[in-house]
Amino acid sequence: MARLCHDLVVIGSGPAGQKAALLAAKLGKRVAIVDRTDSVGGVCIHTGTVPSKAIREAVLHLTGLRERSVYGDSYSVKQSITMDDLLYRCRHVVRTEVDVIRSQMSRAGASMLFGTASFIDPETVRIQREDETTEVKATHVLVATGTNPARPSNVPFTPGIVIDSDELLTLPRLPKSMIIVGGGVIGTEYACMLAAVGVKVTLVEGRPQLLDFVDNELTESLQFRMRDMKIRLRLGESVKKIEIIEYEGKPVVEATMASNKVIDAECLLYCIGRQGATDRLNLPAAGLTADNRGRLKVNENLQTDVPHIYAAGDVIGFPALAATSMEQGRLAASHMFGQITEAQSPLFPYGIYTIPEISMVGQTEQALTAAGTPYEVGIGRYRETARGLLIADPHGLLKLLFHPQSRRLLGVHAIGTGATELVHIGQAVMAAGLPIDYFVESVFNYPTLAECYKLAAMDGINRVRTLGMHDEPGVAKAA
Ligand SMILES: Cc1cc2nc3c(=O)[nH]c(=O)nc-3n(C[C@H](O)[C@H](O)[C@H](O)COP(=O)(O)OP(=O)(O)OC[C@H]3O[C@@H](n4cnc5c(N)ncnc54)[C@H](O)[C@@H]3O)c2cc1C
Ligand SMILES: NC(=O)c1ccc[n+]([C@@H]2O[C@H](COP(=O)([O-])OP(=O)(O)OC[C@H]3O[C@@H](n4cnc5c(N)ncnc54)[C@H](O)[C@@H]3O)[C@@H](O)[C@H]2O)c1
Repeated sequence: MARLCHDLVVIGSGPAGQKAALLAAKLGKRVAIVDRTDSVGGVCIHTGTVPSKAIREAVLHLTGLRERSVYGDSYSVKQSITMDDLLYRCRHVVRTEVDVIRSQMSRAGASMLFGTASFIDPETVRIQREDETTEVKATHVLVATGTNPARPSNVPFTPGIVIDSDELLTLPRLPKSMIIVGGGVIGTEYACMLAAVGVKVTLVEGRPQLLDFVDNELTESLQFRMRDMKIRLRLGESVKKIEIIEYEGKPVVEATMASNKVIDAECLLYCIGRQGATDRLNLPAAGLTADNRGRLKVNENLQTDVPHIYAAGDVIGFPALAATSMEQGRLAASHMFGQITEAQSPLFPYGIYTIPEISMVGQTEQALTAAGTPYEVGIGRYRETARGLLIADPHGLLKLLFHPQSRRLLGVHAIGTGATELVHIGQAVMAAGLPIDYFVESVFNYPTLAECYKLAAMDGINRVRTLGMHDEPGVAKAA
């Protein structure tokens, strides 16, 4: 058995683990990063963010969907699209990303170990790979093990028929019809991609609308667009029973709603949330316990109840995004090795890769209303900009929420092509605490979608003028 000694052992090589390992290694610390799969990258690269976004790009390209408002509804780059067509792009991107991460780790001098990690005691981690055991003693440990799809025991998971989002990537062929249970981010994104390639999708969501954390106006717009893509939305419905039956010699999934409606399809994707991947860690040996969803509790420095053991990324829960996980990994390593750190900025964006994509930063209308904060709205439509016409996205929209007196930006919401990029301009203005006058007074490239910020700001300023509210640039700038 091999025995090693390190300053930091990182368990999990997803975004949180990578950024922590890289920073610590660059600070001259002896670092090992462990993963139970035989590759680096985590859920982000292998089963989550990157594969789903690579499939989305393939869908948009091969269906020609982006071009249809110009060339007509029958336009497509490839007539019959297969699962292999979608995965081709995915394999290429994943291979390249893994190579980049491996190269970064080895250049920084972090060692990569493969096998399942578990605690022997608070300072020692065992790594088991088949018959091979390695023990690593470390002064600091970072748990960055991420999550796995939740798989309740009453759901009859069966390869190719009743599946989770990991298994979707292993389907040999695209089904003709699919029931998706769970209208969270995973369910809604995959519903759009699959419907775009012709799968008959029924999306079942227990709440009265999809993505309840998104601004209601954008959700309504998305739901309209999804229905237009022939997705059947079953909102406010929950599934009480899932059965696999045989019909004309073939397996069919039958889902019974709590309302007693029955729907069937060739395949069912179950995505009602994820579970922290802490079950293999032998947490009691480290003096730790996870909550009922497998998550670890941390303080503002990302330390668990055992101060030299930190946790970061999806395993600590909200917001559970790739970018926030990276930042938590960096902050954890900074804190453990005495670098000056600031608390994680509460101002992070969401990017939801539905078709069309949605992005947001800051407050929604519903949150501001609930908090009793006054606000006004300014809207800029893609179709009113030259770039919006060039890219043929007439439905795209940028919405600014701002304080009516100070005109300080409170929230930015975008739906349409490039929304996930566009939002960052608003994020920077919010972080700087500037009023929306900034957009009117700045010069942006032409033709770009950034022009929507100007249109939205002018629309918003006109509204407060009409209402007779303060319109003194001095007041706005000082706020
Ligand atoms: C389908 C899907 C789509 C997504 N799309 C997006 C998106 O578009 N944008 C976005 O921001 N986020 C997205 N996410 C979320 C994003 O992937 C996660 O937020 C991110 O991967 C979390 O990173 P992490 O560092 O916590 O760990 P993860 O990426 O979850 O990686 C954890 C790693 O730890 C390893 N591990 C677990 N237990 C052990 C153990 N005992 N020993 C050794 N290794 C272990 C696992 O093998 C895994 O490799 C998506 C997720 C899914 C599932
Ligand atoms: N673009 C992105 O940022 C992105 C993309 C995909 C995934 N993710 C991450 O992946 C994680 C998991 O996503 P998810 O979509 O599985 O979970 P989720 O928790 O986001 O959504 C689950 C949904 O299922 C619904 N639901 C629960 N039980 C139900 C039932 N019995 N019947 C019908 N509906 C039911 C819930 O109301 C909820 O809307 C999230 O943390 C998310 O941040 C992020």
